[in-house]
Formats: sequence, C-alpha cells, structure tokens
Amino acid sequence: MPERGLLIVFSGPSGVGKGTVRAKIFENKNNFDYSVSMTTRPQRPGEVDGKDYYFRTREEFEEMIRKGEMLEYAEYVGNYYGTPLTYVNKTLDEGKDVFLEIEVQGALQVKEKVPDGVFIFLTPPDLEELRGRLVGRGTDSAEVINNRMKKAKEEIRLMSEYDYAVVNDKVELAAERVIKIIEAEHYRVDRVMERYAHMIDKLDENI
Ligand SMILES: Nc1nc2c(ncn2[C@@H]2O[C@H](COP(=O)(O)OP(=O)(O)O)[C@@H](O)[C@H]2O)c(=O)[nH]1
Ligand SMILES: Nc1ncnc2c1ncn2[C@@H]1O[C@H](COP(=O)(O)OP(=O)(O)O)[C@@H](O)[C@H]1O
Repeated sequence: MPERGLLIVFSGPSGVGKGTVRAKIFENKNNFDYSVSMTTRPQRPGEVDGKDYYFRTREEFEEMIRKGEMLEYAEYVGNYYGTPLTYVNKTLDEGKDVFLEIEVQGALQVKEKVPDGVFIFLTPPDLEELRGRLVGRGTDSAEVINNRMKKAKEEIRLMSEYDYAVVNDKVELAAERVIKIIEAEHYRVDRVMERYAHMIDKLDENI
C-alpha cells in the first residue's frame, strides 16, 4: 500500500483569486490532483462540465447528499457546492495529494472529518482590492458583488481556523507560497515518523 496522500484545503473569499492562483500552481508538475467540485450554479461562458465543475440540478445534488456521496457541501449565494467523496478517497489511496478549492463552511466540515488535512486560507491584501477584483472580473451583477463582499467579510473572520494564511498580492508569489507550504507539510515530524515507522519500531533492537 502506498503512503496515503495529503488532503489540501484551499479557501478564501470570493474574488480573492483562488481560481487564478490555483491555475498558476497547477502549471507546474506537482504530486497533487485537483478535485472537481459539483455545483448547482449556472455554467459561466467558457466553463467546461467535468473540468471546472460538474454542473448538476438541485435534485441530482440532493440525491448525492442523501446517499452520503459528498465529503462536504455548502449552500453559497443560493447554490449548492460540494466535493464528491469517491474521487478524493481513491486519489489519496493512490498516494497522491488532493487539492480542494472550497469555501469556508465546507472547509470547516472537512476539518472535522479529516483533522490532519492542510488548511490554507488565501486572503486579499485589503477589502477595497477585493471589491476591485470582483468588479474587474466582470462575471457578477452589482447586487451579487455586494452579497459576495458581505460574505467575504464573514469568511475572513474565520481565517483563524486555518493552519496557514497566504496573502494574494501577486499571483506568482501566492502560488509559490502555497507550493512551499505543501512541500514542508510532507516533512512534518509526525508524518515522517509514520512514514518511517519501520525504522522507528526497531530503535530498541541491537542493530
Ligand atoms: N464547500 C464548497 N465550496 C466550493 C466547492 N467548490 C467551489 N466552492 C466555493 O464556492 C464559492 C463560489 O464559487 P464560484 O461560484 O465558482 O465563484 P467564484 O469562486 O467566486 O468564482 C467559492 O468560494 C468556491 O471556492 C465545493 O466543492 N465545496
Ligand atoms: N494577485 C492578483 N492581483 C490582481 N488581480 C488578481 C490577483 N489574483 C487574481 N486576480 C484577479 O481577480 C479576479 C478574481 O479572481 P478569481 O481567481 O476568479 O477569484 P476566486 O476564484 O477567488 O473567486 C480575476 O479577475 C483575477 O484575474
């Protein structure tokens, strides 16, 4: 059996740049896979079903919840978003790290279930900059942007629940910081001791 991979949870308020930083991270070859989320929100132009999200109806989504097929899910600005469990488990079992990009409520559910996950919060340098990015992206109406800003403030308050906070001042820098965190997590002493249990277990032997 290969060593189980790490579950990496990457969150931050809407518009902070999660998608952009994630794309930068995945430009490099890494030993982690992206878990494609399921959502009931309408598909945006350019988005591909099965790549950006699995776009599903509310009925289909609720059926998955009923069957216990979601690692976590949340309702966010009127739509469901969630992480299908099968892919995550299969990939971790193969020894690969899995990267989840999810909002805060979902991240807190994962923390309950997988306490040894790596929880990384992406934060904007300031709130004016965050609003500017949401406006600049041009995908949401003024009303939706106001809702997202309100939500963003609640989310930033929950930053303290995470293990790491990365400021997204520059995309390249933020991506580099995340990659370094993941690398370092592999060398945490508790993880290494587990990996090298075959050696630790022999310390009392006369070798
Ligand atoms: N809990 C949870 N949140 C998710 C999941 N997938 C995406 N999200 C979050 O849902 C929020 C809204 O996503 P989206 O509609 O794509 O908007 P955007 O991230 O602002 O472009 C973001 O904070 C996403 O990170 C998921 O599987 N579970
Ligand atoms: N470091 C950054 N500096 C300036 N603009 C950024 C930065 N990171 C992301 N953006 C821009 O901010 C907007 C929101 O980014 P996006 O990745 O869609 O955010 P999220 O996935 O967190 O909602 C996009 O237009 C993106 O190009």
